[in-house]
Amino acid sequence: MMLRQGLHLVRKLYRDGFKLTGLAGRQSLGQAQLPAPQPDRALTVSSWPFSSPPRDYSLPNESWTPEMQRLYDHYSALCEAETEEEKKRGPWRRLPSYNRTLKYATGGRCLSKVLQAKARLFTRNIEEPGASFEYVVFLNKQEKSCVCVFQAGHLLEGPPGHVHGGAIATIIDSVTGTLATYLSGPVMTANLNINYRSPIPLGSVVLVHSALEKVEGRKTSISCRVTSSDGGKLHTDATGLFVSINVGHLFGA
Ligand SMILES: CCCCCCCC/C=C\CCCCCCCC(=O)SCCNC(=O)CCNC(=O)[C@H](O)C(C)(C)COP(=O)(O)OP(=O)(O)OC[C@H]1O[C@@H](n2cnc3c(N)ncnc32)[C@H](O)[C@@H]1OP(=O)(O)O
Repeated sequence: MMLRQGLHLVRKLYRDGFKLTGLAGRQSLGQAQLPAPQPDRALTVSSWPFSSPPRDYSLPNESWTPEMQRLYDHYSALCEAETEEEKKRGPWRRLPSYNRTLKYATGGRCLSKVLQAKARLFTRNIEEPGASFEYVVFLNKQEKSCVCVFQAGHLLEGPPGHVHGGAIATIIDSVTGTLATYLSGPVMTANLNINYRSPIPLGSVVLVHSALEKVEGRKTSISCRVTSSDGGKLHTDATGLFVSINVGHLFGA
């Protein structure tokens, strides 16, 4: 029963273009496993499977530094118009971000209801603004790329005063995984290869640039570069391999 409900919700989200999960309309380049997306249809609030409306974590909050806000404003000004009256400004689109994905997609039928209710997206599971991952992703449909403005909070410390390598890997996996999902539909990370070139100071704002390299059958390859906010310093470069899955994979089907 739970499995059926879970699959139904996942399929509905993919069909409706992922508007509520931060993935704006699927344009599958890889193997089609689900019904064709309808990118212009937004999910209505009644489709949201939880009792309260979701909080969009990718909007500015009081913890954002002036640099974070400046970059947010910069890319927002280049975003597509959201209403018909608004003038089109550019090819970018801000992806909203929520701390829950799907009530039943948190690990399959082995999870208890208690665990399902408590499950939270790893990068959004600390409520204190600015404490861990503050980020916003902008997608460029034309270039099949995205940029993430990322402010690393004090709970992400690794070497004294600098960001933990696992936290850097997490944000890279999330950003490249989001781009791969947007381009190819449901995927999972099969391989992530990371070169740490220079340490990232805690509290600083960096840019995580991701771009499509190639799609080969079920495999989507994405490249990634983490730079200082002015682009002058390379902190990290990476490549990610994402394999298209049937969503039943997540439920042990
Ligand atoms: C559906 C998702 C929905 C989520 C909701 C989204 C909401 C969005 C909200 C917020 C965005 C946040 C975004 C976060 C993103 C995070 C993503 C993760 O961290 S995912 C967790 C870590 N990854 C795993 O746990 C995978 C574990 N591995 C597997 O499950 C399998 O190994 C899998 C699916 C990757 C592949 O298994 P096979 O059986 O389906 O396919 P085979 O035949 O093995 O491989 C297919 C092809 O890929 C190559 N391949 C597979 N693994 C490879 C590897 N490690 N290196 C190189 N090639 C590999 C193979 O050689 C094959 O290639 P040839 O077709 O023959 O050319």
